[in-house]
Amino acid sequence: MGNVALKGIDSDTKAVPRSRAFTARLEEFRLDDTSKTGRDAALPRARGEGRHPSQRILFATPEIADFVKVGGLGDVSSALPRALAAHHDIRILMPAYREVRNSALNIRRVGHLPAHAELPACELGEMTCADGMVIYVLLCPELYERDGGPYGTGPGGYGSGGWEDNDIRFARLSLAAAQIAAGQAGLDWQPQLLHLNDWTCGLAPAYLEWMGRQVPSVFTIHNLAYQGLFDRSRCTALGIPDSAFHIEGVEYYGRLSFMKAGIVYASHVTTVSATYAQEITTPEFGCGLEGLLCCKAQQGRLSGIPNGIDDSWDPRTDAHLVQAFSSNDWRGKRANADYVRHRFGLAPSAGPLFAMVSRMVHQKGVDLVIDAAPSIVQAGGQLVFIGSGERRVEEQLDRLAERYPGAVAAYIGFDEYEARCIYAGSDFLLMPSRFEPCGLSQMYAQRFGSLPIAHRTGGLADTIEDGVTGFLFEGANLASFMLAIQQAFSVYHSTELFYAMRRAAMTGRYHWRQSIAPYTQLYRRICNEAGVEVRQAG
Ligand SMILES: Nc1ncnc2c1ncn2[C@@H]1O[C@H](COP(=O)(O)OP(=O)(O)O[C@H]2O[C@H](CO)[C@@H](O)[C@H](O)[C@H]2O)[C@@H](O)[C@H]1O
Repeated sequence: MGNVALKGIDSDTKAVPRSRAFTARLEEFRLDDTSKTGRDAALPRARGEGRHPSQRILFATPEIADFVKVGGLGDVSSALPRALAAHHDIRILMPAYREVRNSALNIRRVGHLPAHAELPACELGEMTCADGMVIYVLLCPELYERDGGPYGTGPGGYGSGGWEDNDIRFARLSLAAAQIAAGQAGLDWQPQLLHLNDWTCGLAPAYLEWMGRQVPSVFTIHNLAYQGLFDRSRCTALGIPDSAFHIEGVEYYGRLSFMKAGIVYASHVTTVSATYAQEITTPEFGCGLEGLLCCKAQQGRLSGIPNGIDDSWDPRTDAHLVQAFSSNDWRGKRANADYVRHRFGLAPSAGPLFAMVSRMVHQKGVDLVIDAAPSIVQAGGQLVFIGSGERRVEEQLDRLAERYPGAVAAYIGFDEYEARCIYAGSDFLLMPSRFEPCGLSQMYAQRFGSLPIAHRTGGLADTIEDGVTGFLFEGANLASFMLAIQQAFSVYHSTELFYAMRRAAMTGRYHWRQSIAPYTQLYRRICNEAGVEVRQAG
């Protein structure tokens, strides 16, 4: 275990970043000014941006935080369609998992989706949320009503421990999107455009192609590392023609790739930050698909549109918190810190509280945090982890907490309430991700006045201002990470600077409203290219 000493942390302020730009930028936040911290004050309101073309869009997703959330995609699927609904007739499609069936919302049967190959026929239900958002749900109990997560029984669900029939389950979801778009579901509503998310929806544009139907589609990559790879022998069961199993189709190194299908057959590919859109065209981040993604980029068919966060993430009003707070008054933040220390068995302390709220997987660099922990503790810091993921990592976290009672706490599990209190109560959020398509945690942390310490990659590079709203370090290795942690300690002990950074972080403009215009322009462009008539919204 690398234990890099943090020498002279208390007195050494040399490590505090003090470039001219940094000083000038932070000067704005030295004294509190509530007009700056009023969130999104300068952002146009959703309906105030003028006239937008309005399209009928079906947004297909495997998870939505209203019912089931494994990670960031659940948040995006809940918030993005709602932000877009002010301008488009957008509806959501997802499987009717047990959590959906058990929800208080009434499900009306509105359509029927025919079988195809070994994909069973199923009913289509419609639910209307309290805010009017319409969600179509795939009613197929044998595929979706199970004890366990949407992707499997394994913690975190994405990777190992996936359901054995995930090929059928998510081919069924993809086919449903295609059938609805093709007008084969018996609905009185037909989308003009599909917006598809991750490998679980990747076959949708391919099915449309094989049906001979031209419906424009956007395929959004939230994480290229999870590709939905299956044995080629499964093609027949999934109704994939032999003629599509080649290098320019669904074939990926001899296997069937749902992710590749989405990239190949969709009209346009997006990912969730500008930096990640560029990174995935390189061998280091492209997961073997960099050649294809490079071609897409050259054709102008790959772009990065950053995620945002929704209005529920406001420390002044969030009912999950022990006490509300704003950048005017840190008492509420301290009350949340006291709660977190008490709740997770940490000792009272005047030192900084570091947090990690994450799926505990290799991507997130949790091993680096585990290696850094002894030095953080030695320097007077405390650490709280909340997350679940790879069993081996969970066990390491438990051992770490046992080794440093009162200084390190690990909560293995998923709990939205505690996660929000941890963002609110912590001083720093650790996010040394090896890659990060966008990342929402660092945006939530900033909004709640917890400064992220993050690897300069993907969306982290795009949403953290180094030395102003957080700390960025180059290269996902322990030495660089420790230097950033050292800077954080120095800033923590320089109270005025620390509060100025907190205020700067809390003003970050990461609202979904920022994403409406780029998505709208993209939808309009691909509809125009496909000859789909778009009406002007009133
Ligand atoms: N134990 C726990 N209890 C409660 N809440 C927990 C939790 N562990 C994590 N969370 C929550 O899960 C979400 C994680 O979202 P991220 O976007 O940061 O990462 P994720 O890798 O899941 O998403 C992927 O998709 C999103 C969406 O596009 C991209 O931002 C990201 O880069 C990509 O890896 C946050 O809402 C966080 O608060």
